[in-house]
Amino acid sequence: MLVIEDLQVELAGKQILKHIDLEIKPGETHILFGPNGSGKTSLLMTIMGYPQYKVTAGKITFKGVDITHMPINERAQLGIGMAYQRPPTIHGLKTRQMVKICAGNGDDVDPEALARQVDFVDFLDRDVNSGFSGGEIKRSELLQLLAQNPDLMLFDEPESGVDLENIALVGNTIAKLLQKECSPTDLKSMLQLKRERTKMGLIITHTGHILEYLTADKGQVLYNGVLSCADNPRDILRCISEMGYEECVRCAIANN
Ligand SMILES: Nc1ncnc2c1ncn2[C@@H]1O[C@H](COP(=O)(O)OP(=O)(O)OP(=O)(O)O)[C@@H](O)[C@H]1O
Repeated sequence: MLVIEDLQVELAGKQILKHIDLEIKPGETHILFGPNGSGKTSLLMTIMGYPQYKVTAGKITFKGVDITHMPINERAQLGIGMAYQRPPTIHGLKTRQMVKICAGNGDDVDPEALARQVDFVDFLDRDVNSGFSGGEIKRSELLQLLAQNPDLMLFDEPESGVDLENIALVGNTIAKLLQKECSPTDLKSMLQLKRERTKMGLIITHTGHILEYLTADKGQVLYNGVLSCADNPRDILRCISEMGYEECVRCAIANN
């Protein structure tokens, strides 16, 4: 479980996150909406542990461990992974090597088999993100998460820049990573499948396209660094589309 309590964060001397409380239980997927510059990426980067995001108050706990000041590599080892909005190009490191690093057990992983899942075999021998298109970067990020297989996955706008054909690939891969793709069988009910899920997800989206591929448990709006308006993500999306962010965070949904 991820628990964030009264978190305050500064970036370059400016307060960007204010009194954030958030709890993601095993098996849950949460959706994060919010206008440009409201602090969504900052929240994910803080959970991942980037030191430029300075925690000035509050606490982050994951699997019962206080990770508030834990370095990134230790958070990754504990089971947190992230698909970035704009990951850097890494010259001199092949995607194939990166997959092995993410898997943490170099020789056991089969990069081809994982890459096939996101139609990325042809990119394995290219430097990480070197000349990749926007959509290719998203698939590269998913490949790394498939290799790492973390327990908590943070996705920063996974559908942005992805074409209409690849959006299904991206959506279905995220659903699979989050154990959401299973359909009920004679042996297992929907409720049983839900109970057995352990993976946690936090997904930033502007369009909500990802909701066509997986069921999310909760949506929230981050506005001016403040989290508000926890509700069904589809209702939040409808509210934002019809009335805009400002009205939405006045909790129009709750009042209707
Ligand atoms: N290095 C930096 N120095 C100063 N301010 C920064 C820096 N990086 C980000 N910011 C500011 O922090 C604020 C929050 O940015 P963040 O990227 O978290 O927003 P976001 O909600 O993810 O936006 P978007 O939807 O556009 O991706 C913005 O006002 C941004 O300009």
